[in-house]
Formats: sequence, structure tokens, C-alpha cells
Amino acid sequence: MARNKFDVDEELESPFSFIHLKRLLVYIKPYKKKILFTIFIMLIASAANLIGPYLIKQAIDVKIPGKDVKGLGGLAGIYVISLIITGVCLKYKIRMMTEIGQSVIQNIRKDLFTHLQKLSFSFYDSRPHGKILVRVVNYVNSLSDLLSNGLINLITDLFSLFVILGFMFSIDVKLTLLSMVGFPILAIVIFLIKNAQRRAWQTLSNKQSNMNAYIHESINGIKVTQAFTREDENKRIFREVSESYRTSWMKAVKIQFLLWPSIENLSVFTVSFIYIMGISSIGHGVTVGALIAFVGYIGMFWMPLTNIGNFYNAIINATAYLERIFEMIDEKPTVIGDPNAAELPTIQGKVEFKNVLFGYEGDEKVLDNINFSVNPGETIALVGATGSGKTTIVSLISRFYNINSGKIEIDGVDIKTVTIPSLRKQMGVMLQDPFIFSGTIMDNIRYGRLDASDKEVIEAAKAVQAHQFITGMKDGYQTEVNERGTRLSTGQRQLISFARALLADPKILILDEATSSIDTETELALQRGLETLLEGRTSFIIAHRLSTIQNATRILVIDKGRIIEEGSHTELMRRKSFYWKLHKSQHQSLDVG
Ligand SMILES: Nc1ncnc2c1ncn2[C@@H]1O[C@H](COP(=O)(O)OP(=O)(O)OP(=O)(O)O)[C@@H](O)[C@H]1O
Repeated sequence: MARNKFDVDEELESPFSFIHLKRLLVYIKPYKKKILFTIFIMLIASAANLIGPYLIKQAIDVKIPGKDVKGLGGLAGIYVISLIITGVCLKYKIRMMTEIGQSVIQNIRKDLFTHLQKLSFSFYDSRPHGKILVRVVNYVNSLSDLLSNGLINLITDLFSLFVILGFMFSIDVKLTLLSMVGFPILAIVIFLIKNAQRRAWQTLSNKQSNMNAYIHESINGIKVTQAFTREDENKRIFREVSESYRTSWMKAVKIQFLLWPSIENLSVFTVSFIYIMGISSIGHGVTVGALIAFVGYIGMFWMPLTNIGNFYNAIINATAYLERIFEMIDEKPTVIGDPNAAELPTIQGKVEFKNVLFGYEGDEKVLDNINFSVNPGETIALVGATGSGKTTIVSLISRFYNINSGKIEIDGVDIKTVTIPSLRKQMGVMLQDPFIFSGTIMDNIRYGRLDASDKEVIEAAKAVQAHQFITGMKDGYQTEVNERGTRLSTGQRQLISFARALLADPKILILDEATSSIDTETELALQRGLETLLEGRTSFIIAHRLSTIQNATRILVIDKGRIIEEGSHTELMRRKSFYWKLHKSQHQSLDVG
């Protein structure tokens, strides 16, 4: 997938299709009964509402000339009752539709979130996270109006339209036919603006996404921004992104508002036309009461038409969001278990890389023919220059990415043939950038094994030398930390994630720069305990500080995606090549320091 950034519009890979609306219906279907009942209630409301002009006609043409005060009072009573029925029904509709609309939105959002949890690293690598966020939050919210009012209103408006036409025909056939002269004009307007409107809303959704991505990136990078006093430059970029959003908004709304005034103008034109035609016909088969009632119905007749026009607008706008939402739901996780995948049985911890070739994008080669075999319980250290491919190698063991060719086996089983959860559950991974979730320290350590007791959590923390600093905090293990652990030092965050990886009691432990930010004293204490911690586990340790890996069973030296040296510390030192040079340079710099 092509990479995207905040100032690049996301192109849709498939053309627009009304199929998205059909897919939306799948979400609406579970509420069918409730919707049908609400429609029934709304039909009662429409009927009650529509009776008004007919009552006026009866009053003017029959009751007033006949001086029938009692009859007039009766009509007034019916009118009041019709108003009460309309009011009660409307209140019911609003409550039901808000409830149904919000439930549908909640279900779409739940599906999106569940799907996001399954998507592979490559998906998250390829786009700004703000653009993912905007789909789950803003785009889904944008459907609210359509879902809360759209469907029910459409059906009741169509019903009103037919009932009104029925009343109008019963009053005067010729005037009814004349009042329809505006229809073809309306059809032409709708046809002309449809595509432009859709494009405008697609652009708008893109600009909204870009703006969100930039805000998200700016918040994440706020410390660097302030450290480098980049605020003014960021303000300038934001102004550009936001101006682009404003312009596309104005354009979209301008096109959208072409429809509504067209309907309004046609309505006014038709009513005036009918007045002229009607007045000239009074006495020739048209009574005053009939004309007043007729004009009343025309006013009512254009109202559902305006609503239907607005519904149409809402559909066009919503599809611009729906296609983005469904595009994400359709995004296939690139790392998926084979349909016939078996569970990986409890492992011993043998790991083999056989001719592994890998690149993050296309044909690019990040790992070039990697071969190694690790026996259960061995500690393997990976060293090498920045960007040489160490993290990439260890992320392939958990199958965070698919390899281009070759094989990775655990206990002789190709990891491609087993289910992903059964594979990952047996690994304890501590990533280079330890992530802390909002919650207590206890919750954070327990993240990898929810059934661990408090005692087990504390044991894990003690093992990695984290217990002391945790108990030193005001609330100890119950101390609340913020997302990304902003209340903790980098070293403290590393210790917590180390404890988290260990608590999962994995057969394979992966430690990527696990102790790089920990003070020497704590690290030495940790080192002393490390042998016990790693006992019986196969472990992969990535470290730039070579002092931390001297006791490893084997050291793999990585350079430009290839293993260039392999052996124990003593063996490699004896060979006096790359590792020896690296070791020497670190010692020299320490001595100088
Ligand atoms: N998500 C990614 N998408 C594309 N390329 C990547 C990605 N992650 C790493 N790379 C590239 O792959 C190469 C190897 O990166 P890797 O992170 O494995 O290096 P490393 O040896 O762990 O480096 P360091 O010591 O700095 O952590 C680098 O050239 C890097 O630019």
C-alpha cells in the first residue's frame, strides 16, 4: 500500500457505488420491527396533520355559510385532537429514531474497532494514525443525521405526499395537475448537481481527514515542536490544512444548497401560479374554501418534497463517508492465519530462520537470506549498526509481518501454518518503544496475562528490579499513569514493559533495547538476576550496550540485513573482526568519557 501523509489526499481504490447504502441496510436490519412500528406511528401523525386544510374547507364552505356554530366547534375539536396526536407521535418518533440511529452507529463503530485490532503492522505503518481516527469517530458520527431521521422521514414523507395528492385531486383535478408543473425542473436540477455534490463531499472528507492527521501528529510531537520552537511554522501549516478544509466545506455546502432553494423557489412559484389560476376560476366550479384548502395542501405538499430533497442530499453526503468506512472494514489484514491453520502446541523454544528474505515495501530487501538456528533455552544477542535489521528479525518471529521468501520455524513448525494467537501467546515481547496504557502500574504489568494474581505481578516487578521504584511512588502499584506513561521516566517505562513481558511467562522472550535507558546500577542488578529470568527460555536480546550481552550463548552480528558474524563473546573477540572493533570502540569511548 502506498504511504500517505497529512497533506496527501487518500485516493479511493474503488469507484463510488450505491452498494454502500445497501451495506448500511445490513446494520439497520436488526431494528426492522422497531422501525416499522415507528413508521406506523408516523403515518398516524401524517394523517392527523393532513386533515387540517380539509377541516378549514369544511368550515368556510359548509359550516360558516350554514351558521352551524355547533358544527364549527366540532371541527375545532377534531383539529385540536389532530394536533395532539401529531405532537405525541412526533415525540415518540424522535425518541425511537435517536435510539435506533445511535445503536446503528455504535454497531458500525464496534465493527470498525474490532477490525482495526486485527489489522497488521503494515496497515498502521502506511498512513497517519489521525486518518484512521477520523473514520472511526467523525465519519461514523456524520451518519447520525441520516440514520436518526432519514429513513423514517422518507417513508412518512412519501406517504404524506400521496395522501396530500389524494386530497388535492378530490378538491380539484385541474389545479392539482397544474401544481405539478415544477416537477420536471426539479428532476433536472437534481440530475445536474448529483455528481458535483458527491465529488465535493469526497473532497471534503479527504480534507477533514488531512486536518485530523495533522492535529494528531502535532499533539504527538508537541514536545519536539516546543523544544525546537516550531510553533509558528506549525501554525502556518495548520492554517493551510485548515483553509483547505474550509474551502472544500464552502464548495460542498454551496452545491448542496443549490437543491434546497430550487425546491423553495419552485414551491413559491407554484403557489402563486395556483392562486392566479384558482382566483380566476372562483365561481366557475372553484369555491373560496376549496381554494384556501388547496393552497394549504400545496404548502404541505412542498414540505415533504423539500424533506425528500434534503434526504437525498444527506444520502449523497453520507456515501462519501460510508465508502471510507467500508473501505477500512474491507481492508484485509496482511498477516492472516491459514484457513486450515492449527494451534501451535506448547513449545520448547527452538527457533530457525531458513533463507529468510524480507522487505517492508515491494521488492526492497531489508533482510537478505537470514539463516540461523537457536536451541531451546539459548540466549541470542543481536548487535549491529542502527538500521541494520535487528528489530526486523525479531518482529518476524512473532509474525508481525509476512516474509517474502524462506521459512521461519518454531519447534520445526512453519509459523505460517499455525494460528496467530497460538503463536503470539507463547512469546513475551518487549518492544523498543515501550508503550504504557492509561491505568494503574498493576494493570500495565498485567496487560499480557490478565489472570495473573497481584502476587505474580509483584514477583515479576521484583525480578526486573522495578519493585523499588514502584513502591516508592505514592500509590505504589495502584499509581495511575497516563497514556504512553508520561508520568514515568523512560527507564521506568522500560522496566514496567520488561515485567509485563516476563509475567506472560513465555517460552520465547524478545527484548529489544530492554535496558537501554536504565541506570548502570539497576542494570547491573538486573543483569545478575537475568540468568535466572532467562533460564529455560529462548531469548533474543537486542542491545547497543555490548556489556549487557556478554553472557549470551551466541551473538549474531547484523550488517545491512545480513548476518556477518556469529559466535560467543569470547569467540568473536578472538576473531578480531567487526564485533571486536565494535567492542573496542565502546570501551574506548567509555574510557574517554
Ligand atoms: N515499518 C517500517 N517500514 C519500512 N521500513 C522500515 C520499517 N521499520 C524499519 N524499516 C527499515 O528497515 C531497516 C531495518 O530497520 P530495523 O528497525 O530492523 O533496524 P535496527 O537494526 O533494529 O535499528 P536500531 O538499532 O536503530 O533499532 C531500516 O533501514 C529501516 O529504515
